[in-house]
Amino acid sequence: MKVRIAIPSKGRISGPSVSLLEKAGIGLTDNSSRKLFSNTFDPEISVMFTRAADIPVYVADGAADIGITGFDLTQEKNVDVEFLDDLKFGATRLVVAAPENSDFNTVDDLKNVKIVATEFPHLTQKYFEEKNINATIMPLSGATEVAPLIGVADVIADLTSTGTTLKMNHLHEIDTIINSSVRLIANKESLKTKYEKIEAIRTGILGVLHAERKKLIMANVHKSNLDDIKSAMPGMSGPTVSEVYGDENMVAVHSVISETEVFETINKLRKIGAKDLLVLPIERILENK
Ligand SMILES: Nc1ncnc2c1ncn2[C@@H]1O[C@H](COP(=O)(O)OP(=O)(O)OP(=O)(O)O)[C@@H](O)[C@H]1O
Ligand SMILES: O=P(O)(O)OC[C@H]1O[C@H](OP(=O)(O)OP(=O)(O)O)[C@H](O)[C@@H]1O
Ligand SMILES: [Mg+2]
Repeated sequence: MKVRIAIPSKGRISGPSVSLLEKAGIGLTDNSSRKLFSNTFDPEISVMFTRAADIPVYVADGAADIGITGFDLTQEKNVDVEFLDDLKFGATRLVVAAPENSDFNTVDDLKNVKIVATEFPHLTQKYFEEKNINATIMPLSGATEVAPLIGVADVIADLTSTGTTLKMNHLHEIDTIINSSVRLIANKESLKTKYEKIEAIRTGILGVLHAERKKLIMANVHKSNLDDIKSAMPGMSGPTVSEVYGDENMVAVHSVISETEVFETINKLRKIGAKDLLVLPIERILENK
């Protein structure tokens, strides 16, 4: 049964989405920038490239079975989809921001807002309605930061992550409307009819996320040092020990450790007399069922 995945065709979450699929073993056979569809290494999985903002709607309608897009966009479109996993990239916040030297400094000041410019009219309307503020929403399709500067809006509701864009445009943050990161979403019906295939894709993707910031460390050590080695090597379930052919006094050990522990572990292993040390990247870690 064929599964179609919708991924962003451009913008900052497009590249990471393609690379996540590739690392999960679902490499694209045709990734030229103008293509709307691509097959993958798996004949039962195809990819559809669309605007990130349209992915929630395509997945809700079943035009795609699953999709990779921002949580913010799923909430803006207010769609009925299944949220499978937080893919831990594209972390951002939709915030209300005002010019630095304006009368809008605190959440309380927002009651005087007349016009809000935003690419997120639905979420912004909801936010102001919940606060009983009768503001007019001005929908824009980009560069909202300019609206207060040219006098067409009092405040804006826009995405921020590092805060650089707000600062550059002399705007300051007043409140957060919603926190977002990139999610794997699924069509509710597809999740029932294509459950196994969708689960297999999830397993591949989660394997990549688990492997992030992890390294495989390998070394040869003298058998008499094995106890010390065990305590020096934090592993998923302790180090794996195997025979070294041609030298019965030596054993090979390997273990998965966090990137942050590599430096310390190598130093400890060297002190214990470990030889032929290797630190290797890991592509995927698949959980035991
Ligand atoms: N500054 C940011 N930091 C982290 N994630 C962000 C940031 N800006 C946007 N995102 C995430 O990426 C999604 C898509 O935004 P992006 O600006 O890349 O695409 P877009 O605006 O649809 O593209 P374009 O306007 O170029 O067609 C957002 O909805 C949000 O989830
Ligand atoms: O807090 P910062 O790290 O500065 O990020 C915020 C900016 O990122 C997004 O735009 P993007 O860079 O995706 O460009 P776009 O306006 O073309 O969509 C968003 O619309 C902000 O303008
Ligand atoms: Mg953008």
